[in-house]
Amino acid sequence: MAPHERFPDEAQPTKIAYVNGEPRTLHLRKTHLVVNPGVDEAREYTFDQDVITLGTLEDNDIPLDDDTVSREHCRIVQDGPHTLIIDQGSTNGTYVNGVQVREAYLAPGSVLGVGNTQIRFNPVDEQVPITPSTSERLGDIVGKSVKMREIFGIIEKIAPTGATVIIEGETGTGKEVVARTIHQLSARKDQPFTVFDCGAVPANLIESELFGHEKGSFTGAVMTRKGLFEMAEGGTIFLDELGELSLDLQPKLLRVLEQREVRRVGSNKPIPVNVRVIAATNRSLAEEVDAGRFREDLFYRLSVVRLNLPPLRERIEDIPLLTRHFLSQLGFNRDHEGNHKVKTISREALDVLTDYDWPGNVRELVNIIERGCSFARGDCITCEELPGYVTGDEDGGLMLTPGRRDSDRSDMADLPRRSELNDMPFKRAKEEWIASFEKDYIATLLARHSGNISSASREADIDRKYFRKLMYKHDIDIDEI
Ligand SMILES: Nc1ncnc2c1ncn2[C@@H]1O[C@H](COP(=O)(O)OP(=O)(O)OP(=O)(O)O)[C@@H](O)[C@H]1O
Repeated sequence: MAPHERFPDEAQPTKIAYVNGEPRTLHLRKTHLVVNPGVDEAREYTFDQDVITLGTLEDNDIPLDDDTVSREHCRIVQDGPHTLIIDQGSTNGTYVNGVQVREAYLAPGSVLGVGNTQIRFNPVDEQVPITPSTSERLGDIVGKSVKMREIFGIIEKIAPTGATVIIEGETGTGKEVVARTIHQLSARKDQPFTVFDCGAVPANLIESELFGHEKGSFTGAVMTRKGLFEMAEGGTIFLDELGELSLDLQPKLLRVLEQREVRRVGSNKPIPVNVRVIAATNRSLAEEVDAGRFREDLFYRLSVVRLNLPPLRERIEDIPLLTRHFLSQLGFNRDHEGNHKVKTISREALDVLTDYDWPGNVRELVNIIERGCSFARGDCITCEELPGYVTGDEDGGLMLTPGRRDSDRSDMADLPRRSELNDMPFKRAKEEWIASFEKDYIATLLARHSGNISSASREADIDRKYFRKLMYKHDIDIDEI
């Protein structure tokens, strides 16, 4: 058994069941609690979250109006396939079937004693069939391929639950747009959606960014500051590039997920937080666990629902729809009066786009459409406005960025020679050409901006995250620059 299979899949309470690689059923573990069963005014609750808090304070999930109950009396926690009750140092204690406990596993039908209040516990396993959605759009996501419509089907079901979600997929496949849509379709939609890129912040600052710090807790901490978890209260936090989170910070994130509280750097005081976590990674976290770079318990805790976004090359039928979506929705295709500059794309240009390999996925498609809009002479993008590395036309391939033409070649001394490329198979030549162009372009821009990634990516007019990814891909070390 691989280390990350400590909780085998069948035992996971909330999970997606696959048949022949296709998602078929969503199992949703819910907790059903009846407060004071057997009396007229019994109250019933059903929860789909991992932690349920009980006590007299109003912000508990089950607020209890009972003098014998403490303010934060106890909590019920999902522990893998099991459910655990944990007393929080209450004055009058927590009981399971009449026996006082500090921590105990619950069985279906267990009766909990919390002060004078009795609560009956019952887990419910709801099974919902997953069928591809009939819609070609969900929130901000568009797609007509079966794979994307299956993902829509899953999102529709899991978005309203509190379930933690992990989204896996190559760079630029739409992980953030999926996370944002899950948030929009949840009860948290009016609360903040906060994005944190674990790979973009220096390791020594991540803890204070996420959890906050007390004044004087480290050099430079001139005042007390809330972390993102506190600021995202009631909303969703999207942890991008989670695979980059260092091993020493992983237990701290686990604590937030298990106990729903944070401790600021320099303080021992726990601060309760109510935030849904959605994480994304373009590495396989299961492989990271096997390699010892990612904690198995955190992986398990996070992967309540795992979504795998397919690369664009595996869903080329989405390309025409995505292209039309970008032409109609994105700001780059509007003139100063707000009208669309380009109305359409030619059949031939669409054919070229569907034949291309898409290493940069949907983000690369966005960039190519944007470029097409700025070059288009009329109201239609034709093959002439597509970059040469996409059309396979080498002369066009020299004009890789708007305004940069063959005559600029002197800047590109490191690019492979045309004669060398001509001796290679087409696919390899194309890859070599793009790789050396990207490396040269990124390094040159970084040098011009003295290593400042934000201003270099602004000049390149590409996303900072994508810029950083290209640096990583080509091993460009900022210190050497
Ligand atoms: N299915 C989709 N429908 C509409 N827009 C999409 C879709 N997929 C991606 N996009 C757009 O493509 C761009 C890249 O998507 P996004 O940033 O969500 O990718 P990502 O997987 O999070 O990237 P990274 O791995 O770099 O963090 C964004 O402009 C996004 O709006």
